[in-house]
Amino acid sequence: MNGSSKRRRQEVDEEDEKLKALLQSSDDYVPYVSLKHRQGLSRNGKDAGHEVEARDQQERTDEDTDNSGEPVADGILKSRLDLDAEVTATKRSLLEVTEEMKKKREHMDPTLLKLEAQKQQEQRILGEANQVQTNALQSAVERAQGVQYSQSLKTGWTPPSHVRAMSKADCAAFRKKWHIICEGVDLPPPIKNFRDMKFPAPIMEAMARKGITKPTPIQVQGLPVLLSGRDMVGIAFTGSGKTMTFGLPLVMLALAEEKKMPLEGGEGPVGIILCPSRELAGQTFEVLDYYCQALGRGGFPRPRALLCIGGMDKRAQIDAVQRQGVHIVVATPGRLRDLLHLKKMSLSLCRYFCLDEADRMLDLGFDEEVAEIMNHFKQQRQTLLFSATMPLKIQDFAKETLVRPVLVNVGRAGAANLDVVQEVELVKKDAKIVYLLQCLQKTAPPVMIFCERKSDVDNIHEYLLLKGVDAVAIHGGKDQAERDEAIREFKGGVKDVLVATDVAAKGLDFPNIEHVINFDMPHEIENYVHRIGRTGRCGKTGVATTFINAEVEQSTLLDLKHLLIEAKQRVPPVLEALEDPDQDLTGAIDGVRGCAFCGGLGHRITDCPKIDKDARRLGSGRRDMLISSGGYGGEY
Ligand SMILES: Nc1ncnc2c1ncn2[C@@H]1O[C@H](COP(=O)(O)OP(=O)(O)OP(=O)(O)O)[C@@H](O)[C@H]1O
Repeated sequence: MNGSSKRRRQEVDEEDEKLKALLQSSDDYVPYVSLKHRQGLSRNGKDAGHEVEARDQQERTDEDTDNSGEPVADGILKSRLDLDAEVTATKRSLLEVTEEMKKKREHMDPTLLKLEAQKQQEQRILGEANQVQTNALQSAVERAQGVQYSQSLKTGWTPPSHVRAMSKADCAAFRKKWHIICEGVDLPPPIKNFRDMKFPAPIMEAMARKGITKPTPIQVQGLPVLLSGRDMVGIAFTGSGKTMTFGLPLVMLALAEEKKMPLEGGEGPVGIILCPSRELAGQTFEVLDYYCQALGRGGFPRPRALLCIGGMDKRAQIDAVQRQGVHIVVATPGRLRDLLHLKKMSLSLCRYFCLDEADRMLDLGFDEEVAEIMNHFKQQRQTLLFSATMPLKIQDFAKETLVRPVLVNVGRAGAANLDVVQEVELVKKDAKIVYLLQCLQKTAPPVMIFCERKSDVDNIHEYLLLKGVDAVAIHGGKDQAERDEAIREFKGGVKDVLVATDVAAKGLDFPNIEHVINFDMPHEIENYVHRIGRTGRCGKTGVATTFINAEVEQSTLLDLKHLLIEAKQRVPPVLEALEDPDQDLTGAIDGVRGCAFCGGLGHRITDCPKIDKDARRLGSGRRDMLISSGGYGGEY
């Protein structure tokens, strides 16, 4: 356990002791009521009221901090404040009120008291964390003018009449059958086939050519929501078809705009998709461009899509906009922000804004870049957040910021894909590289190997080449041409093994990966979920092997253990034997399982290592943190 986790644990224990002491001592304890306070109560006048408030304020400040300057148990603080409030409200003596409260507490189970204290502490931490959360999804003008949109955007799309005729109960039953959780007001109905979603024939044919004939659950509900113009938070496991869910409605919007009034040079985009890595942006661009081309070939106006990422020729990107205008921009935040600053692109027509891997995009480091992009919006837009992992703090933030948002959730946010067999092996640090060769024999290629450090990627790559393995490698330190070539060769089946940092963990869709090897366990469990999600995609199965040893932090191992249990995977003895300090708190408290901040199931927010890390980063200044996180203006 790290230093601040210990401190929090100590706080919870101290809190319990103080609570017990308070309950035990109140038999013979007659609380002191100051003369001023009594006069204040008896006079009941305005000035006296102020005095009481001032005294309360002083007590609150005193009680808020213990000797270490740290906040103490909110539970105790609350009970004292409640006490004062009760005395003031009911005009009963302090002794009477204390007696009554004591009686109530005596009947409470100690576990419940602990849970109550935990709940209050969690709410406080989450509240503080949310204050640091950015205003990344509003423009500065909207914030300054207090602009609040109350209506969703209109698109002109409606479901066919037999779908509209479905009752709310029919829709609910349907969602239940498909394991779709859907929250929000006026929920659009789920639609079980692409035909009823009214996609034009060339798009249907293009999908069929890729073997896409029936929508996946996130598409069944997500596509009608987005085609209706609604803001949405989309959560579904890795490889479940999220790209088409947010991509196709944008192609349809682009088509509608082009039909209404063709774009001219310098105009557009009408929609943006932001991605955390250049490789993911490239892949998403290819998917959208494929459907745009299909429309063109099928006799429809062809929407124009542009890939806008760092490491590519900026001039060519500017020319594409200036020449004919572009409908769709798929971008990493750094390059898009540059073009907007240079006034080479404008968001005055843009009304569709999607963050893919949204939790990552709203994380420290990216959030400021996203916020800068938002400042260029001139009008309301449809906002979409998509990811397989979406901690509660982001969901809460989205609910507050988006306009009449619909949350579509398939499986628990942050759950591992059940089509992946997860194997965890204890491998000593020095034995890892040799064992890696053996591990590669587990399945046929293609195989992906993930490491935290770029230097490890380089070392493993070199070692595998020496051993005659056809391997390529990517990380943020390689130039774009090398990165592109590695991806092309691996995707095309020319190379058997790709060694990578987390730059390749999120969203990349390589066909038929058989095996993912985690040479080390990532610090954040979300990254583990994304890494192993490169296999077992869209109904296929795969294997993931993860090396662990004494170097891995206990809270990360506990998260892993609970993730394995949830996915009904074998838990190795070394994880089984782990002492679980939060065992009695790992169930849901107020409906929240695990950590509300990072989504890990093995700890509560009170022990979250990511909060500590973020706090340290904020302490050292956001700019420093951005620079040390690797350049590229925020992208990997
Ligand atoms: N309805 C469908 N039927 C069959 N295959 C599909 C369908 N929808 C998408 N696919 C395919 O499934 C694969 C995974 O889709 P996609 O990359 O969109 O997953 P994802 O949910 O975005 O995953 P990740 O969380 O890793 O980003 C792609 O190859 C895609 O073409």
